[in-house]
Amino acid sequence: MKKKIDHTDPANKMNTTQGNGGETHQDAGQEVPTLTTQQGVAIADNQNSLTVGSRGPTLLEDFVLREKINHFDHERIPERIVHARGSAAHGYFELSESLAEYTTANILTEVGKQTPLFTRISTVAGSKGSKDTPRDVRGFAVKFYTDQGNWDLVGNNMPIFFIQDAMKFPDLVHAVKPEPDRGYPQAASAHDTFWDFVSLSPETMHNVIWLMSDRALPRSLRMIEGFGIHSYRLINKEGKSTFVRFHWKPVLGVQSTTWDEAVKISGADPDYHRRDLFESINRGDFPEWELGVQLFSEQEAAQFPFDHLDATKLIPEELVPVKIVGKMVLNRYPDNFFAETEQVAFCPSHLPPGIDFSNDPLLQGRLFSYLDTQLSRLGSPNFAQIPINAPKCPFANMQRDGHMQMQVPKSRVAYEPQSLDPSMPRESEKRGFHSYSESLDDGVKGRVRADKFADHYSQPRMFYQSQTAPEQAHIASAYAFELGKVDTAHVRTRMLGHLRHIDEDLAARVADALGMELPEPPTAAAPIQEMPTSDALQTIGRTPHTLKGRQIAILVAPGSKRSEIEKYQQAAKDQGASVKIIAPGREAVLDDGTRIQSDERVAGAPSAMFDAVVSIIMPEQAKKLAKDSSTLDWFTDAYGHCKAIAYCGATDQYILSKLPIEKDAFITPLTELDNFIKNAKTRLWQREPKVRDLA
Ligand code: HEM
Repeated sequence: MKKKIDHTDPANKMNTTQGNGGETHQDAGQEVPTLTTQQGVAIADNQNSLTVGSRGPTLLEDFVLREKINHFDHERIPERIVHARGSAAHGYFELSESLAEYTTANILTEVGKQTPLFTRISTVAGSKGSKDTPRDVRGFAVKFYTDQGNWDLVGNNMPIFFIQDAMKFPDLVHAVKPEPDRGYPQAASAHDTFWDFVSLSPETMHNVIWLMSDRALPRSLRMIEGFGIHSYRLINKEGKSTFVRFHWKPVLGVQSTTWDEAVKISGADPDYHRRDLFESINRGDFPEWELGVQLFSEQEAAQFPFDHLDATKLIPEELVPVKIVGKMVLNRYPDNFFAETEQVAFCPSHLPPGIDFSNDPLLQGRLFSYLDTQLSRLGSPNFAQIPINAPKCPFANMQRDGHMQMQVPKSRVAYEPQSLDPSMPRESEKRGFHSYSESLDDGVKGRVRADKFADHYSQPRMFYQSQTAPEQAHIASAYAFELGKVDTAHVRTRMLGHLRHIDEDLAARVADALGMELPEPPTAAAPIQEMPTSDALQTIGRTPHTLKGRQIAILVAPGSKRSEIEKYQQAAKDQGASVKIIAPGREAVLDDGTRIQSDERVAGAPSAMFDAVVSIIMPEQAKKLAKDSSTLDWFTDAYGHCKAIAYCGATDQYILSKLPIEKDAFITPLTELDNFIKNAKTRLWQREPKVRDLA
């Protein structure tokens, strides 16, 4: 017997009834689509299986139940072997400067043309269900649906890689993933096997120091750089080749969290970056990057003090400037996470005519790996037909059949050359992809690395010496944290030896923090060069002073002044910031009797999640909140993380004055709105030595 439910919940627009067991039934009626099986048969009851009597056994005949459970049982597919956790968005690329002199790829020659794309940004080591804010490299993969076929630029947020040869990739990944006997740690490099491998592989030193830097702790996915890393070739009409390295420059600048923030955020909101991407796109704050290219000839490359085919080397912008040629805008979040973000399959071997590979041995190995892994991840060679992977330009070939074939090819012909069906596709000498005709006559077959790859310390040294003082402190502290998690003494000692080659002061700081002696450095395979420092490698030094893209939290409580809240909300929004209202509960009645909905409860939204904080509360509430440890942490952490704080009298009297907070120029009363807005555009790094004992 079904009883009618009568209340105003929007769910009850459907004809809602209650079944015998109290279960809710919603009927499609006229307005709502009808639920069906995969075969299109309408389902009468989606709550109960078919049984003999109300308490008897279930019948095998119940095809609705069997189909539903069967599909569910197979919902999961293997996660990516690396870069399993990622978020993505649709968007477009628009060219502003033609590279016609260098390439025939239309996407790089037709100024003003918008090419649709899909970009996925990922962590590397963690599983799909891990967190967004581990210390890790971020993958930065872009699929351009060009009118000459798909181009996948599969890069990272660091311009170099850990290893020089694809042969070492499985070892690197096995070393960083959870240790196989114990199954931990998840999404972390701070363990023995990672440091054992890297300390025995000096080629990793450059990427490792980037991993220890603030670059590995992005504030937002909208605030990371992207790099294609390897040298590629651009090929022009005459068949001439120019080497190119691709760069993505975020319009919001590069911004990072501190390690302490990253740790706290990962507990409070493991989806911090994914949520930020989703919310920013939904409010129309579209993430944007400029595309830059470093162009150089074979002859110029021969003069570099390193080998550009070595993926552990960056090309300093001071040596080859980055030329901006267009921009990417991400303006649509995927409709379905699985169908798009999970099923997208990037591959560095997807290139349109006019772009070609270099002989970088890491790149060459990647060209095999991606299609191979995707075959097992997506289960069929037809994964290129999944909508997110299929080109948006016409495509046709003689590939047939296989699991999950979605196309219904017509014609008796599935081969070529043929003379039976003129409608079938043929090759095109003119429009087709031509590999660069490189002369390789003098090669001797063998497993050998180029001598010029042997210099493993000059660039990490350049990187460290290019950083600002707070960044150097963060790097030293990160090494100390990570090596502090390594139980095997000889691994820690070996690493300290490498650090001496990078920078003696860095090595001494880390050794001191670990309470260890400095060992003799290992023998360097090539002389260490003093390279000029490069400001482009900094993060803090280049962080823009702006509120654009940042987020301000306003703490309110019952009785808070609406006029003050709105003043701060408006001022922040005028500067391009977003605002979240934080309160003890999810709703509160303000001084004017109106009710405000908060975005988060203070207990669930530590101040680490925001760029600056404001507190507008009345004395009675301040007294109550002063007894709540999450509220006290909220203020102590905002101070400890060098952020701007705007406070009301009650906050000052009952909370701030009770905490170990030394008032400085970044802590201002509510009356100083303009000062707060100015302060919130940056961080007071000068405060850091007072609040954190960095290595
Ligand atoms: C410059 C060096 C490298 C960069 C920048 C890089 C970047 C990436 C990125 C961004 C992804 C995630 C793509 C996505 O979002 O779906 C990825 C996945 C992957 N990478 Fe790499 N990678 C590098 C080196 C390598 C090497 C040397 C290998 C193997 C020899 C490799 C094998 C893989 C595999 C198997 C996946 C999973 C692909 C999938 O399941 O779709 N990568 N890589």
